Amino acid sequence: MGSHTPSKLPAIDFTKPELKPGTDQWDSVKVQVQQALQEFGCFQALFDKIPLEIRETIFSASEELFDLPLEIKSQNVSKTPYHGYIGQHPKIPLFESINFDDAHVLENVEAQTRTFWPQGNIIFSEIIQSYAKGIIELDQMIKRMILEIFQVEKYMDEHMKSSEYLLKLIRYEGPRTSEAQVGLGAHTDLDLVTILYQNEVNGLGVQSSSTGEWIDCIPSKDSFIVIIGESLHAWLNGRLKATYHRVMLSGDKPRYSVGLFTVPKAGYMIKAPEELVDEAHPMLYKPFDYTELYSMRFHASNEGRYTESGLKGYCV
Ligand SMILES: O=C(O)CCC(=O)C(=O)O
Ligand SMILES: [Fe+2]
Repeated sequence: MGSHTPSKLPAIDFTKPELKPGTDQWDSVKVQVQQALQEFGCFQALFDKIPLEIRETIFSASEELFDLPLEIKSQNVSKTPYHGYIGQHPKIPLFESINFDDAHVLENVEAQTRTFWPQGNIIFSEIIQSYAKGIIELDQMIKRMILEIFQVEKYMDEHMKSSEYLLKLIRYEGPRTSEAQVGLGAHTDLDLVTILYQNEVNGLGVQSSSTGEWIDCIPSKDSFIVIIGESLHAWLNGRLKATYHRVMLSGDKPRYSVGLFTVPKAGYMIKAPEELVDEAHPMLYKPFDYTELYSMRFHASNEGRYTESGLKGYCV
């Protein structure tokens, strides 16, 4: 008695073939998105446009990549903080990741792939590109729905033109403990929207934006976890909160996940549109360039001045 049933993230069906703006189906899914974002700040999206074969092989491709010797992986450096290979960090020892910029363009993936396999690896590149292409379709539907919810859909084209896509492959080593260990500490993402997909090893938790309760995500092969980032929170002038999330792991199996991060292009100033600013809703954040803020947050975190919300530290 009195026991509390843990909440489950709502699962919203994006698989209907006729899911097009202006249709009844679209409006009904949009209402579910609105409710889920108000209550949890997050939801699972059921989506079948990425062939199951690609969804399965993305994890074996990821395994092939992370199994390469460390000397090869660490050659994949980038001038952009957090891009390229990340691993062996003392604060997150189980975590490794590799980012692919604009991975829906095959030539980009192939060029980056050659830093790992000098002769190229076309099968790997095609899996990454095909996954990225499909998941971007889901991202764009979700973004359009969110803009419609706040009646600012006239900015959709501007959003599309000013955004780029980062595909991040992630591996967490199994900690070989029965007690959960931190894979990635609680944080918000700085981007606009993140869409996560994982292998069968669970561990992702999200914090409900209305109650603060931590909810374990138990997605299926057909579901993707949708998370709101701080840039969208700022652009919407606080109408949606950025979702806190973390990864806790136990057991010995590695957890593989893949995240699509939509990020504003360098030089694009994130500024809430006038429709969302009034006396009752004064502008919460000074306009900012995502890339600048991102690198400030990165350097601050290296100097130990990391604040959980980069925006609160720099843009108020
Ligand atoms: O591995 C996951 O599911 C979460 C990854 C994540 O939160 C991140 O890379 O920002
Ligand atoms: Fe994250």
